[in-house]
Amino acid sequence: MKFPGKRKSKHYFPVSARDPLLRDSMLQEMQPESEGGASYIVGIDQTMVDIEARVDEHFVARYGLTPGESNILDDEMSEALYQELMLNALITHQFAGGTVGNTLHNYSVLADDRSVLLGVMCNNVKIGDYAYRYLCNTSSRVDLNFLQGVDGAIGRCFTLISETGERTFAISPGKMNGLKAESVPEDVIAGASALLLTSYLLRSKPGEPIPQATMQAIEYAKKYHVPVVLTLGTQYVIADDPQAWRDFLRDHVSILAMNEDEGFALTGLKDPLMAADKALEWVDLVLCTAGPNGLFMASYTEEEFKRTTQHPLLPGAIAEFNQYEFSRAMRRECCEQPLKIFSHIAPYMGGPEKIMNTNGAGDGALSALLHDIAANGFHRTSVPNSSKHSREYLTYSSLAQVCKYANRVSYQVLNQHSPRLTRGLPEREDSLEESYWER
Ligand SMILES: Nc1ncnc2c1ncn2[C@@H]1O[C@H](COP(=O)(O)OP(=O)(O)OP(=O)(O)O)[C@@H](O)[C@H]1O
Ligand SMILES: O=c1[nH]cnc2c1ncn2[C@@H]1O[C@H](CO)[C@@H](O)[C@H]1O
Repeated sequence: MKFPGKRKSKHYFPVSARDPLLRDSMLQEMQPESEGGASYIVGIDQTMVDIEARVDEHFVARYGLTPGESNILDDEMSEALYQELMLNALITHQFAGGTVGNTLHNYSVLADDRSVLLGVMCNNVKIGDYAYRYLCNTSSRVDLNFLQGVDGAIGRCFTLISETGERTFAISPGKMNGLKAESVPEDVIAGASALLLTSYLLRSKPGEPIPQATMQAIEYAKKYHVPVVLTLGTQYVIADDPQAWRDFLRDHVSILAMNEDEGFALTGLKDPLMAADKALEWVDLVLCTAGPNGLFMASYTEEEFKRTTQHPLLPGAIAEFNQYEFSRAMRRECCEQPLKIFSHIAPYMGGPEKIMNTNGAGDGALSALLHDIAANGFHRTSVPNSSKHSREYLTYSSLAQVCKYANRVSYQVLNQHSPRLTRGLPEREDSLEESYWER
């Protein structure tokens, strides 16, 4: 496990506040005793490849697709759409996709550590086909040993970019919803630092088993007190029935990731800070990305152990909302006196000079948050008597620090074409204070 943000160990084990039981040498050697004790993230996805194409303004309408939405196609439409893209040579890129697959891949690249992907894979993979491409474009640190075999194709996600830059997904599902509840391994969920899900998993045709597999995974996560993380798909998936999603969050989820449009669909509140605040009624920790306005985080901490920020206090619908952003996030139920904490950060360096592709920038931010959560699990197993674990925290770092890291990872994704990171963050930032953070 590399520590999040590639900060030097002193950032993670501050010299002045170091636990007296620890010595430098112990920190250097700190490794989990076995793979079984190691910290990892598990997630479920609809296995799919992204097929990206540039299309004219009428294309999306001609196929009856909702712009900006992730639309589901039937077989006939998929074939027609694919043929048109091929005939006119409109396809620009093809890479492994899926919102959870992307996030786990990015987590594994950042942490240089294991994650476990649950989903389907073709029993019969041929060199060059989509399944093969998916496997080739996934980090070797993502454990694919628990995938369930299916006879048929994985999903295809036509990512249609219009002349105005708007992105519309058109999904050809194949057998991507074929994951069965019995293919969800209880012990893998039990040992995880978090279970990652997406709202897309709950939309499928009647009779397809993936929603039951998802509910089975949630049941195991609850049994072993593993935090359930939900990333909202698109605003349209939520807008179909916002109340059902609020109930779902309240009953099953502790960490919510969304962008401001999804936040609006969920809460009816346009301001991402207010949407995040509202969502704390149902969950313990919220990550809300807001495109060029950066990102917000919201959570709870123990009133007695709140830490005051050293950053300027920020104005907003909640005055000076970032006052306690130097506190670490906790589940509300673990606090004797829960205090809400909020943080915000503007895009790293104001955003890249040229954005290659915004696809997956939010997933990138979430992978950074997951890295911080897994680092907490790693540290807890390695140094259980550290004062850092005298209370049950969700994150290793303060909310403000997680914001910085998440934001930095989003920037990296915006700077490249694929939503999947090709490498970790640059080594030069080993001490992040030297570059951006102190400015
Ligand atoms: N136009 C932009 N300029 C600067 N930074 C941006 C811009 N768009 C996105 N970002 C950065 O990327 C982060 C995530 O962006 P965004 O809110 O667009 O994610 P998203 O809509 O969830 O993306 P996806 O669903 O594709 O993963 C933002 O918090 C910000 O740091
Ligand atoms: O229905 C879906 N299920 C799972 N992932 C999806 C779906 N629609 C789009 N994406 C994925 O979302 C990523 C960007 O966040 C894209 O890479 C795309 O593969």
